Amino acid sequence: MAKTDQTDIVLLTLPGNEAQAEALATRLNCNAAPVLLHTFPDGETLVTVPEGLQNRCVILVCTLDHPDSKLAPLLFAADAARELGARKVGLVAPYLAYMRQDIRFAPGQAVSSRTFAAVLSRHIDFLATVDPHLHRNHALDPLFKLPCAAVAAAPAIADWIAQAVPKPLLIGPDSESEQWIAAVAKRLGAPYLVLEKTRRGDRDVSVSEIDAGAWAQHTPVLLDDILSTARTMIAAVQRLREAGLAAPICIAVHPILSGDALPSLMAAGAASIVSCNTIAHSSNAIDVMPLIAGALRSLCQLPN
Ligand SMILES: O=P(O)(O)OC[C@H]1O[C@H](OP(=O)(O)OP(=O)(O)O)[C@H](O)[C@@H]1O
Repeated sequence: MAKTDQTDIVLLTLPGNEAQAEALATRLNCNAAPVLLHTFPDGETLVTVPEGLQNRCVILVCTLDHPDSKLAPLLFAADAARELGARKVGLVAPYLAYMRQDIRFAPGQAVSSRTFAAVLSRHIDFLATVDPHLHRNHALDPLFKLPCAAVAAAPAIADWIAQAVPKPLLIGPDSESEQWIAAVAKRLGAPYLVLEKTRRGDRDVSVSEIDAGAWAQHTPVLLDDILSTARTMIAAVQRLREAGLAAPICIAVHPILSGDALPSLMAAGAASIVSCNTIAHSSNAIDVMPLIAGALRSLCQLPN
């Protein structure tokens, strides 16, 4: 199969993803152009993609927090690009939505992750994302019927901690977080603890107690994939403070930070809140775009 020429790629940027798309364009030595959206008085969206897509490998850049309003324009853009001659249409969604609704937790519920993945799979040829929440599915492959790259943010997080945090103690708020905590701790050569979480509702979360024991001289670093209401992180911060540990640095891969999450987490006793730039937010301090660019090089068969 012929290798892809780097200039053959064009990034199409959905609104709100400009910084990420520019960073990727620089890394991939290609152009990024905006997808224009116009909302009609009836609430429908008109999507306009740029000219010159014939025989190009088009990569849409659209993180998928608050996904319901983003999905229709994204699908319209993907189909428009293909109809206007794109040879391939891929998607970079640094945050991939709906992965938490991966089973029917109660009778009658939709298994949204399955439908969401099936819909996207019908419109795109490949997908790159960062640490998708695969608690029970474990991999993207069975969900998405296309080539996928699930980039691990752990190396970037570990590198940030190494230069910013003296004597870190990594703490994960639930068993699901152990995969990220262990990877970051290993790269740092740092100790880690994993708590047990009980979720009773959207904003009703508790975590197990901590035995502060040997850790009084360490800087606690709480790390989780998603920070949405922050109730998980808040419960963990409270346990740390009860145990007499220092105020923790809270790190999230995906800073959704709904509603009052940010001030509530600070009020609970976080020392600071730091995130990866999978979703544009003032807490972004850890750049995962180089890792995504690397994944795109593989997916698009570009030379390193
Ligand atoms: O900021 P919050 O609103 O607390 O949401 C974030 C938490 O939710 C997710 O896990 P979840 O509780 O959905 O559990 P799961 O791993 O069983 O899907 C995620 O891994 C975080 O721990």
